[in-house]
Amino acid sequence: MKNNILEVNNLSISFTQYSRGLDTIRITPVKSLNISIKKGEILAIVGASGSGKSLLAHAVMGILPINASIEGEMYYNGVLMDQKRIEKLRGKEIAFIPQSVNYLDPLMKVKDQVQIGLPKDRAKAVQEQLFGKYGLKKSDGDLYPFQLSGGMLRRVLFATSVKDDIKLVIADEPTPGIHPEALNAILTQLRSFADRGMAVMLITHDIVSALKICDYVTIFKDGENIETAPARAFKGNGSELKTDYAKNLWNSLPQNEFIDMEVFK
Ligand SMILES: Nc1ncnc2c1ncn2[C@@H]1O[C@H](COP(=O)(O)OP(=O)(O)OP(=O)(O)O)[C@@H](O)[C@H]1O
Repeated sequence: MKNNILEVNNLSISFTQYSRGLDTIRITPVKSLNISIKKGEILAIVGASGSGKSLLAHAVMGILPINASIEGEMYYNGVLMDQKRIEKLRGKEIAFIPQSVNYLDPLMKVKDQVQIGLPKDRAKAVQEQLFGKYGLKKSDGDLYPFQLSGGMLRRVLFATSVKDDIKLVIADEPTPGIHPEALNAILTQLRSFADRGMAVMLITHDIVSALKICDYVTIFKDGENIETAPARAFKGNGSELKTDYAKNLWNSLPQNEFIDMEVFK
């Protein structure tokens, strides 16, 4: 518990569904999940589609649908989280970078999107970050989201989500199918969040990229986390890995991809 920004203990998520009008059925896609992330750490969460990665993120953000029920405990900075507390922290100390870039307002200029919710004196500084840290050109600020490329949109999404007071960043699949230059900008940005002391939960199918920046990897299978290992366990000879799933994953990795890793970490 000590030093953990986020700790999730025995989290289960169930949904009640109606079948053929009257019968109710209950499904539990997340079962007894346990994860923790410390200040300055990146935890990569990997696992097949449907293994419960996004549901975990949504539970931490308090944005599960109304037919969901949860069991277990989530602690933020050592204090138990309930819906009321989550809502206070959401967007202020806990940032969520969603999978889809469609959450940006298509009819608002990029430079205006990044300052939503900020006082005037802070807005300018945050705009400057977009053109500094995130590497967009000044002229890009006058564009609307639908005029930007996929990689640029991702960077705007980061800038709108992660403001200075954030302590926990949850990024849900932030690098799908983007150009290597934009990919590197996003990986570098995620690493710099951690280096500035934030805790980062990185949900991804791109384990090769995640291993360039993360500290730990946890593997989800059928709603459970079956193994958590330090990133180095996937980069060496694989002997530290315990489950067949992790060993198979290690086996599938192109080990020569990690040569440039020091660029990031
Ligand atoms: N509102 C809901 N009602 C019922 N089942 C749901 C609901 N939301 C998600 N699920 C189910 O929970 C399971 C886990 O979904 P989740 O989105 O967490 O998967 P994931 O690991 O993030 O997958 P992907 O990598 O494809 O994004 C899936 O089988 C999904 O169908």
